[in-house]
Amino acid sequence: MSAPASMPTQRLILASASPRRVELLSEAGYQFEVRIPEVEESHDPTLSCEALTLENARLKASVITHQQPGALVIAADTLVYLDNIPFGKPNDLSHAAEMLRQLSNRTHTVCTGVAIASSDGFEKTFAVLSQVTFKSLNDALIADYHSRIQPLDKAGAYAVQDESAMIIHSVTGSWSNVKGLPMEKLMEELTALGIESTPSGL
Ligand SMILES: Cc1cn([C@H]2C[C@H](O)[C@@H](COP(=O)(O)OP(=O)(O)OP(=O)(O)O)O2)c(=O)[nH]c1=O
Repeated sequence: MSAPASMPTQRLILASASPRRVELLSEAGYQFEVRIPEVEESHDPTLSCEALTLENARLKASVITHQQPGALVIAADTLVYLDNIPFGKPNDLSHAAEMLRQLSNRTHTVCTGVAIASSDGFEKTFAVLSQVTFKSLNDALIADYHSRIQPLDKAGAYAVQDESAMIIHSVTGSWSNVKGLPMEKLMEELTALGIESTPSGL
């Protein structure tokens, strides 16, 4: 089957400093390079979670598409939303503890916006929402949890992938979306673009 004229080249770049995103894409079996986009992320609270995370994902992708003509670039942005208020990465450990106090015993939304783009003007964007319900957390448990994970580089000051039984009651929707990349939808979009993964062991 011949590729459509608009189909971008298959050199794949993940525009991200997030080790979680590298891990997810790599575990899914993709061959890719990593470039770190230096951007000032928007925190505009008037935007919807989809609009804000997509704006940031597009910004991250565009920095790298300009530096890497011809490559297909994936970028993403993850935010935690409680009562429509965005929680990004905490400023310090006391801010991190305060975030978990607010998330305690509640269900919040995790929104990841993804941009797939290339320098020829190709762009595909989508946002995926997951729901996470927290257990009831007291200050001692929050301190114990934060001593076991690194909360400062994670939206909402927690990690679904680390020690999650301590704090999380349930996740509804995509689990990988909470960790930073909605792999189910991303793989569907990459397949549509002719980018295939090679699962390990094959
Ligand atoms: C909610 C949650 C977020 N995170 C992480 C994923 C992202 O790395 C981070 C959200 O910040 P982002 O700004 O989306 O990503 P980043 O700055 O780490 O990396 P880059 O912008 O270069 O791609 O929070 C987890 O690792 N586990 C979780 O459970």
